[in-house]
Amino acid sequence: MAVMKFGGTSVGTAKAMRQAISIVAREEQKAVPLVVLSACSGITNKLVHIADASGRSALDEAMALAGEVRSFHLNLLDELIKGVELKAELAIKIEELASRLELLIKGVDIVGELTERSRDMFCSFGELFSTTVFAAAMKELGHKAVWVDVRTVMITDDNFGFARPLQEVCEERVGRLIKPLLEGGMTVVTQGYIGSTQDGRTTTLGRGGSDFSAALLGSWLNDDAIQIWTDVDGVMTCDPRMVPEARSIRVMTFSEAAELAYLGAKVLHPDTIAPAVQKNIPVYVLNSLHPDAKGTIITNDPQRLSGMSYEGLVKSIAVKKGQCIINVRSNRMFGRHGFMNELFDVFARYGVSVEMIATSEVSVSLTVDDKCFSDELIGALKALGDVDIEHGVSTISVVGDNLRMSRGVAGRIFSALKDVNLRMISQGASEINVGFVVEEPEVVTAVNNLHREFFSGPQNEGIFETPAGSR
Ligand SMILES: Nc1ncnc2c1ncn2[C@@H]1O[C@H](COP(=O)(O)OP(=O)(O)O)[C@@H](O)[C@H]1O
Ligand SMILES: N[C@@H](CC(=O)OP(=O)(O)O)C(=O)O
Repeated sequence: MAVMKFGGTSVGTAKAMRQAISIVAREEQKAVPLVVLSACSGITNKLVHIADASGRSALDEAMALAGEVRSFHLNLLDELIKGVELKAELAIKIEELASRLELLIKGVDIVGELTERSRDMFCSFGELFSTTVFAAAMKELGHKAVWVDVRTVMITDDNFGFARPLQEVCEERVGRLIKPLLEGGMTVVTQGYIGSTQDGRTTTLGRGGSDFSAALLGSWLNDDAIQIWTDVDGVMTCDPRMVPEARSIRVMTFSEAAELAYLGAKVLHPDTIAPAVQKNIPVYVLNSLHPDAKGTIITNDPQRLSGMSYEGLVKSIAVKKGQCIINVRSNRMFGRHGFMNELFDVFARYGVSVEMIATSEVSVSLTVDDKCFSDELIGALKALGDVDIEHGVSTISVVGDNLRMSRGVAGRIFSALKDVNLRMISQGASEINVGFVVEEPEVVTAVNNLHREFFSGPQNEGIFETPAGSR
């Protein structure tokens, strides 16, 4: 059995939904799948705007955006569903969801305050809309499909905006409510990203969380595979929007994939991997536009699958834009213990996570997301030493298992970057990444130079492939 997750881009239009349904139909020939969907692309962003507008009592703006969400889904069903009766029935369901959204807007507007709890409620509508339309389209095409509200099984803590599942409760519910449907031959269509507290409050798992939902559900069902269907040929050697020659990575380890996700490769949610690793379930990242392309297999044992050696091979380059460097310089560091503790305590107090770090005897350089930067944070750091800040930088990470042990990789990296002004260099503790910081205008050059060095030509054919769309 497999869990099939379709991202926003794979269900964003009637054409994309039809394509996704045909991919599900192929899987149904083998075994009944559990289908996990994201909201149609762009809808969650719109819901975030609606939430913000409601919170600042911009009622007209929020209602206008909600109107757009309603018409988008009404148009979608109109294009997708043929039968007049089913169309009318589904239109009523869409109207009901849209009315609930409007009610929420009015409620928040009256209170004049947007809590994290209400924000999650807003954000949950995208997946409710997309799955409602998708399940109906599947039924019309003759599939034995059933819509399930994932909030009956994805039971989470009340950390709204970043909720985490209560494993045992979820596992029991999945066994009781979803397994029998699948065993009875019904394809289950449900929502990624959202969940519910035990007392029925809607939660979300964090932006991009549908991958995580799919991996969790797959692990609770002891599935053979987790399929992440997206709009590119799997995990690639770099974001194809930045490097048009990016190649598809045929196989990679769980740790490489996790590292890439944390370091900025948007194709996977960082937490996706954990539930799959625990149960050793392979994750397939596949292209819904080219379903026959091989995509990427993420597994604990890539060597067995490819028959190729993996030692010290650079697999991919990840980029995180919108970062800033904070340099803290202090003579108090010299020969004194406890300084680092004080420094990290400041970041912990302000809830800011540090991405990269490089130290010397008298100074520490760190990178943080520019959005987390605040004058209060800098004020607290100034109590420890001289502080200077560089905004508008990006981190670039070269990722691959056992990179540290491999001869020549560092030399190749530095020669590829010889014309780029490196603001900071850092080697990840995990031995699988080497990171740099460059000024934003130099990112594209730096990344393309690195890519040319490690991935151009026929290097390691079999592990890297030319994407189906550009053959
Ligand atoms: N290393 C990478 N490999 C593949 N895609 C990447 C990588 N880094 C960034 N991306 C981007 O991630 C996008 C897919 O993620 P996302 O838009 O969240 O898809 P979905 O809607 O399917 O969840 C791709 O279109 C691609 O531009
Ligand atoms: N719709 C949610 C969850 C998600 O995972 O979306 P996608 O699979 O399209 O990245 C979001 O936009 O955050």
